[in-house]
Amino acid sequence: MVGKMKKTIEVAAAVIRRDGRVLLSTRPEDKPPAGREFPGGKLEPGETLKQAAERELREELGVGVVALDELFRITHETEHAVIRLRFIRTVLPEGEAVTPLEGQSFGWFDLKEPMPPDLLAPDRPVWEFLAE
Ligand SMILES: Nc1nc2c([nH]c(=O)n2[C@@H]2O[C@H](COP(=O)(O)OP(=O)(O)OP(=O)(O)O)[C@@H](O)[C@H]2O)c(=O)[nH]1
Repeated sequence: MVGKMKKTIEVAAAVIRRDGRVLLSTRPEDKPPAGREFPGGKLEPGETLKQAAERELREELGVGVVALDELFRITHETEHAVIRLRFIRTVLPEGEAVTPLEGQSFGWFDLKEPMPPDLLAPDRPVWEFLAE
């Protein structure tokens, strides 16, 4: 519709690093776009960035994490919305078992290797930065 304001969606994306690797998950098949991403999701009303990251990781991967500080913000636009991605440095305590609960798969990706080809386009600058 011409002239209609797009809604802005805020998304918490957790950056979890361990031994030079970073945790990425695939998006559930029923939730396009397909691809690999930093685990997380949309902020709910009244929620802080940290609360959203911690809740999403509990829901998606069954883990208790501690979200720390915001590293980057990347805004990108789709046909319907402006998506503000907020990448937050997050700690996964030793011994927490990651269990995908929404049909995704996850993996630890070595930052010295080329970035995974299916990493979502808006996330690619974040990989570049982490790999430096
Ligand atoms: N979680 C996450 N979302 C990302 C990343 N990069 C990126 O472009 N996105 C986009 O941000 C949006 C996040 O929505 P989502 O579907 O994961 O959020 P959610 O779990 O709260 O979804 P729901 O409320 O539809 O169930 C999607 O459009 C997704 O494509 C990323 O690294 N992590």
